[in-house]
Amino acid sequence: MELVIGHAHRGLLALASSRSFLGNRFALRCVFALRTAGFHRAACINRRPESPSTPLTVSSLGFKPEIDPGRKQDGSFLDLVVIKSAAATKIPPGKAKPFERKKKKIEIDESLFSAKSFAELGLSRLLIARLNELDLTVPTDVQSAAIPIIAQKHDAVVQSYTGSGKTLAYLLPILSEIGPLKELRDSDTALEQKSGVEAVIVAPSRELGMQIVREVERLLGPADKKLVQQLVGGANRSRQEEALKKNKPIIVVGTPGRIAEISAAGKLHTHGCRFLVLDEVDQLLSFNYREDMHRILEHVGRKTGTKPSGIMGPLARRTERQTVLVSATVPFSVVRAARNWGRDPVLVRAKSVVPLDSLPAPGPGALLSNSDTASPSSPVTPVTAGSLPPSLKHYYCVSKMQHKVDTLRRCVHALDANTVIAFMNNTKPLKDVVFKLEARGMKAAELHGDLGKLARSTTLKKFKNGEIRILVTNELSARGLDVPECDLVVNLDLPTDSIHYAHRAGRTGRLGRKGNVVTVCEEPEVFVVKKLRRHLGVEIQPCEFTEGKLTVCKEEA
Ligand SMILES: Nc1ncnc2c1ncn2[C@@H]1O[C@H](COP(=O)(O)OP(=O)(O)OP(=O)(O)O)[C@@H](O)[C@H]1O
Repeated sequence: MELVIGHAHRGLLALASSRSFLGNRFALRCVFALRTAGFHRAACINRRPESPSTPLTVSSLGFKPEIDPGRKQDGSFLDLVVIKSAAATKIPPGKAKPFERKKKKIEIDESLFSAKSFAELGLSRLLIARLNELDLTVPTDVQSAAIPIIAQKHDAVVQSYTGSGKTLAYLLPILSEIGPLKELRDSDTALEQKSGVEAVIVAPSRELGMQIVREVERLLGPADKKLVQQLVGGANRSRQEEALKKNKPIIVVGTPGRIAEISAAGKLHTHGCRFLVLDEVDQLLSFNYREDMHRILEHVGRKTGTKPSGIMGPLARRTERQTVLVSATVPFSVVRAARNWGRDPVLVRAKSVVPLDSLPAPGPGALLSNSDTASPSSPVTPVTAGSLPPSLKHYYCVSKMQHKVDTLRRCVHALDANTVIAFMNNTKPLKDVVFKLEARGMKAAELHGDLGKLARSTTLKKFKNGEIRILVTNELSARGLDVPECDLVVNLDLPTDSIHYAHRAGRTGRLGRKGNVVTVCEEPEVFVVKKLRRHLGVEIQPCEFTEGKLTVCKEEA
């Protein structure tokens, strides 16, 4: 026990010193930290590996790879679309050729789709039919790996690079088990309706929370969309509570603060919950969320492997829950947390499934390499290698502070980018950058946490539908935001570390599309870019923007 508290204290001290930007209020809040020692213990205890295990593969779990008849042997996705439409259009002799759907001019990395069809992954028939209606037929690699694992009730950490489809990787096996699209079993009667929330999905920002809600609504369809309820901060709480009472949702998606708040008020009952998903888990583990996350982990179902006999009173009615942790970047704290919150959890990546207990403990701050080319026997490396889509191109450009906005403008022109996200570290200068861009005739808008809910959602909507060309934002937009058209990310300020770089950069190049990431820095900051390059394991080339073109320069030694 002493050891545990010692760990918690050490963790607190380290955080207190490293997060000075949170100021005195943060230091004061540390006093309350021991209340949540359990939460931190989960992330801080260092367990020794218990059994040396060989990596599992999807096929070793009984899912035989089969070739989709409508699909090329090389797994080409775009060709599949063309083959499908041609097959569906039978032209009677003598009739005019009907309109043919043109091949879309989007370049997609085909390696993402080297997996099976959704139909082969053991999902319910109703869900597969729904996916077909939505034109979703081919799973990405991480979906092929994660869906069978989650369906087999494993606790899991799902790690795959940004934009590789992790949201559906966890949503599909859940919707195959609960709600109107689930597989009806002999034991189920058509009228059987389990009351109460069966899945809780937690995300660190309103925007990401709402994006997940929209994805669930899309899958459920208009008639059943009330079965998912958003519980995000900033929205009207009493309306959310009323909706919980009236609609009896089976899935709730929200931010930690709002979920914990409504749960503490006794308005959200999650003891019967079967699934707990923490999206962007490494961020949710941060100190700011500790109390809310502690409540959620304690009140959502019963963690797997806990004996019901050991739980007294109303908690005895708890259902065993499955915990799924998701992110492109998985520091070792997430592995520790997964080991403590679940039973025999596995690490699922695009092409491998590894029992977490087989991973050795790395040094402080280390991250799991997401690279599937890495040796399975040494999956832990001290870098964020593999958290970025391979289709991205990375550059840096040296510019004086006062010329940065002009460099951004020239960069957008040189790369002919239409949908651009420019990141800065602080909120205050965002407005000024927007003003300067607009003065130069570029449609731009700011997005940050100090704006109201309506302003945030309106700006995002306008950016998504192309009314705004450059979104000037801070870390708020770095996680999970899915704007498939985004073709350029610019760092107007250096990200604080390689994890922040990876999530910012990952807003472009979604699902195998091409994308550029340009970091604009001052001369004395170049060494930081070189360090990021080493940590990320990607080429970040020096460049200039002259005569409307991007020119790669020679790097000074
Ligand atoms: N199998 C699929 N076929 C076609 N489109 C897909 C498929 N899976 C996911 N998508 C789309 O790909 C995009 C990226 O997916 P998603 O947002 O889940 O990525 P992610 O891995 O969670 O990214 P991040 O790490 O940035 O959160 C979304 O627009 C999603 O609708």
